[in-house]
Amino acid sequence: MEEVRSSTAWVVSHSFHVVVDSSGLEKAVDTIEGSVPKVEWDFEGIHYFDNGPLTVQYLFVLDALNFCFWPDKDLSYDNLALGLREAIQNDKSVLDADRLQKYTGPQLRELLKWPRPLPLEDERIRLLHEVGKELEKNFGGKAVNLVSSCGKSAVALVALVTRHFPGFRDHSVYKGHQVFLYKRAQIFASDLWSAFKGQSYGEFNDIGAITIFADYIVPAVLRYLGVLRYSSALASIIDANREIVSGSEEEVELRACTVYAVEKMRELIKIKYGKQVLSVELDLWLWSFGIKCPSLQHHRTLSIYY
Ligand SMILES: Nc1nc2c(c(CN[C@H]3C=C[C@H](O)[C@@H]3O)cn2[C@@H]2O[C@H](COP(=O)(O)O)[C@@H](O)[C@H]2O)c(=O)[nH]1
Repeated sequence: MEEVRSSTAWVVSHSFHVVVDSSGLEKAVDTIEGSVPKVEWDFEGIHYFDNGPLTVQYLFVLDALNFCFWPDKDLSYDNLALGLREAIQNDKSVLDADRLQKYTGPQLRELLKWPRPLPLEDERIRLLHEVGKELEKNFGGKAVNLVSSCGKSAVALVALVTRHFPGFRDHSVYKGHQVFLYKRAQIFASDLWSAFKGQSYGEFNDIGAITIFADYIVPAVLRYLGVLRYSSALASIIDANREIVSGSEEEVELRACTVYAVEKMRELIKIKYGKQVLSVELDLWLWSFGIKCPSLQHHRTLSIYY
């Protein structure tokens, strides 16, 4: 994920609205004494898992739709994970590639037992169709074939996913420079690694290469911890729940500074405490902390990427 690291570092060095506070960062690392509090994947008990290929199909579809829950205050990621789990439990063929290509908005709602239109529902449908079509065309309809062809490399998996599925190409242009974030592609690799406990379809020799997943929860946690500081203009937009346009400098800075800050945390933990930690572990700790604090204000951007 070299392109994610280098392009986000470039944003940090040109950032205006968001600053990575090195003393805040050091304090956060010292508070945990370099040991990332362990959080179990699926601590919520909401995901489908059968230790086989259907779990891979489930996680791929889940991460294809893993974005933008906030416009509906009652909707969260849990509804998606649980809704898809129940749908599979009722009908094992519900995520077959041919069926993915045919869902309509109302059918997806029915599948998730969601009583009203989902945020960005037309985009969710478009992405489901894209996943079904491309899986069928190049991977025999199965996400598991995507994973098997990656030689136990998470980096290769992210590259393959982003090459074949345009909806996963999470990048922006910032001050003329292309910035890569790849949140949903990386979270798919991480979900596999965590769910299968680094074995079978989750065995990746380079899981340490994955960066944090720049969503809207983790930046809010880093701000709360004093790791990120915002300009007063940006702080007032976020605190007033005003929308930030996708691709704006503010949005790219929020996401890029988040990736960079967590990479710096990793480095500092190594230097001060001699421990090698993964961004995936830091992510789960920070994210789970964030969703347990609903009072944390997060930025609001309509986006298919997170
Ligand atoms: N950085 C990061 N962001 C993550 C996740 C996850 C779920 N990961 C699962 C994997 C194992 C665990 O047991 C988790 O269940 C979702 N999100 C993002 O959060 C936002 C949803 O927030 P709210 O509207 O409050 O539900 C939205 O942008 C969504 O894309 C993560 O792990 N890391």
